[in-house]
Amino acid sequence: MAIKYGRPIELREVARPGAVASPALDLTVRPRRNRKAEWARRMVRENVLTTDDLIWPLFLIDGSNKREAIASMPGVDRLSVDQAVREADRAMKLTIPCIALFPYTDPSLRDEEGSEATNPNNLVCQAVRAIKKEFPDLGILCDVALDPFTSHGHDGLIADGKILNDETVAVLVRQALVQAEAGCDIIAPSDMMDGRVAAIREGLDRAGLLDVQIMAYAAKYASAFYGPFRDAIGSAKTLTGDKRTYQMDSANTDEALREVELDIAEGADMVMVKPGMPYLDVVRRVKDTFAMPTFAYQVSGEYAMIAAAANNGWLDGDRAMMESLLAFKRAGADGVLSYFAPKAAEKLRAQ
Ligand SMILES: NCc1[nH]cc(CCC(=O)O)c1CC(=O)O
Ligand SMILES: [Mg+2]
Repeated sequence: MAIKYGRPIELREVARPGAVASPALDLTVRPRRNRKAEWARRMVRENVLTTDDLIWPLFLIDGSNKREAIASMPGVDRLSVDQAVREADRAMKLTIPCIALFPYTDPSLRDEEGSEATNPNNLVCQAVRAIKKEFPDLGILCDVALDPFTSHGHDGLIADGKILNDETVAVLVRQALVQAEAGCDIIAPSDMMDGRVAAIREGLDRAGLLDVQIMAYAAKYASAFYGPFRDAIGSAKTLTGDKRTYQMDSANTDEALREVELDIAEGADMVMVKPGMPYLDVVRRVKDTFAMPTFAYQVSGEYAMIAAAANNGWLDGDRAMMESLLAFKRAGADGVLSYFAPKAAEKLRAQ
């Protein structure tokens, strides 16, 4: 007789009405009972995704009444400021708490130093002012890094082919200040320079911007999944080399904990892991270790994979989208930056 969990499995003949006579297993525990109907599944559901969990990244472009498709991100457009204001309206109606802004910078405005980053009237600052004027209650997050503005596409200043950490941090502080002065609520340094969180916090505090939050891209990996984003902001063609001297090695997770610990000590209010889906183990470790508000970025390449497969009819795009977003909640994330945000919010509100 077969033995399972230390007790014999007895086979019984049970006549079930309408069923083919067959031996029933003598099981005390049948996990499927809790999955027998939708109401029962709802009762035992451990994680839920709500619109509060979503941060919606938008791409900006100069001009007016302009929407420009991004080939590698089907369904995502670059938006002129007036169009971004319309999307902000949509975010409000969908009860998405926060949007994130990323500029496409014309090559003529890019230089070695990324000077446009600190122009108080750059595209990002214009968009922040326009959106805040119409929708003061919508959260706005701004990325801090030089890559949308440098001719070489790197996040920092370079000399002799090397990234200058400390000199870069000084520029990032000025970039954060122009964004915060324009009305940005959350400063999100994505550059991975050492010491930038402390320097930005000090700069903000000194300027009296005590309530401006910092969400640190604390564990950000050198990833192939950023490809479509670099198309979107126009730095794919110009990027020389890779970012492996500042972004993390994808083989590491202990190092992620050390990076996160430093950013918290330096004053980060929230921390982020990026990319998302391939790094859910890191999200879980960070959440369990620090119990901080922890976010994940479902990056452009993750979006592109799902969108491309769906457009080919290879998977059910809506279901894959919702499943991928819920996975972040299961891993312990408090929220997720995702290009699916408006679509997912529409689905959540229709339920
Ligand atoms: N430092 C800029 C930045 N901020 C967010 C992303 C990627 C986002 C995405 O792929 O969706 C990047 C790209 C990079 O580091 O090269
Ligand atoms: Mg760091």
